[in-house]
Amino acid sequence: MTSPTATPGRSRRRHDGSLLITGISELTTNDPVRSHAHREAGDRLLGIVRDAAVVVTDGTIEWVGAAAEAPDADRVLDLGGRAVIPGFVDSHTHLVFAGDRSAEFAARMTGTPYDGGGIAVSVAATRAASDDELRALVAGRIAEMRALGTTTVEIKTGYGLTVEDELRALRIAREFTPHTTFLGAHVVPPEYAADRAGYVDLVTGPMLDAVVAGGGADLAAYLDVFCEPHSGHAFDGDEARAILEAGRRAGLQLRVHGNQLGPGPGVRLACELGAASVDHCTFLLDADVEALAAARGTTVATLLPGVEFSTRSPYPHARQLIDAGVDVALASDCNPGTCYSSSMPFVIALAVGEMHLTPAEALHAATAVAARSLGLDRRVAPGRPAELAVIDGPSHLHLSYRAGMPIVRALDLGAP
Ligand SMILES: N=CN[C@@H](CCC(=O)O)C(=O)O
Ligand SMILES: [Zn+2]
Repeated sequence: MTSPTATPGRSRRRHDGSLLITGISELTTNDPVRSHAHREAGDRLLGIVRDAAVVVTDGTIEWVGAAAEAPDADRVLDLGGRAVIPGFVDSHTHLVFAGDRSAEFAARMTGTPYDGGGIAVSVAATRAASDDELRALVAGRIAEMRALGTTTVEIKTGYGLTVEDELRALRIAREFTPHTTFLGAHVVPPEYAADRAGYVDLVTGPMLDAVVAGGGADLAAYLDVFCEPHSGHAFDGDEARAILEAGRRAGLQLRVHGNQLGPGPGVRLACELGAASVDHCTFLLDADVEALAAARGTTVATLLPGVEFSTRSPYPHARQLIDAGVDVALASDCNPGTCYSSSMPFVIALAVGEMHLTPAEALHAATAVAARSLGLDRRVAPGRPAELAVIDGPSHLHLSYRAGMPIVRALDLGAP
């Protein structure tokens, strides 16, 4: 591996702003058309091309193949033997929040269980923050994510929980991503503690109406609910069904926080209602796994192992899910309570080390499958957006092999 260098193309026959990225030791394309070249399952899954090159013009991939066969381009970026992967798709985050809950984390590490009660602390801090403060916090978090290879992010609300504060969070989130999710049904806020039904009415009525009137799918592509078996801070199966059905009637697609704190109705409800994703899946019964397997192609099971790490909880049975044919994605769940880390390399290292995914399965889950849960196609192929990340190492194995090292970053394809 040598230092990456950018130089003008040798013959400079083209003047179309094209960029030839070469010196790629291993390219993960996620493209099945590249799979037939491989006997090894991981290489097949990832559509690996070795000694590869990519030509990009105006942010779109134009050509992918062996470096020896690459066409000429305006400029050349020689990565000196590094691996290139599709940028990570972080399909579950709660980036719009203010305040600090590190003391709650410390208490958990000495035995206090997580029950969602701390969400009210973040709600109070977020309501008290100005728009500019929240905007700056989100911008800083997005910059941290890009620095670790994430190029696509979903952002949920859920720390406003009034009509105005939820709309504000959605508008701020929308400045950073089109993949926004309305999570007014995160918890019942303190002012409604004695009137749960009143809060469900607010979410399914005036709050949802305001979201739709404020821009519909342009403001929120999805509606999400934190569903747990007993109505503590979160929403039980009946409440969650009412909220999800209202969201669906309003034209939003669905996502669900399900089976995080114990076995419960969230996973089966998500599958029944055709949600795009059900996230956490920490405590599953066989019937949940069967429902997820039957919902393959519609409902993705998004695992968030940073949460199990940060809450000292058991890890989900990812191997059982994959072996049952379930679509499994990985995401960070970056939030102030259960996982204040947006590091997808960390998530991948946990998935490999603690949940027994192969490195290839973990990378595929953090790119191709997470993308699918957002209705996106994360192949490195002609015509696709050039959302790439580069690893300071010769292969994707280094993501988990060199856990904790800052070796992956989003590839900035701006003009030199
Ligand atoms: N479980 C629900 N929501 C978040 C945690 C929110 C918080 O504790 O602030 C999650 O995905 O884990
Ligand atoms: Zn979450």
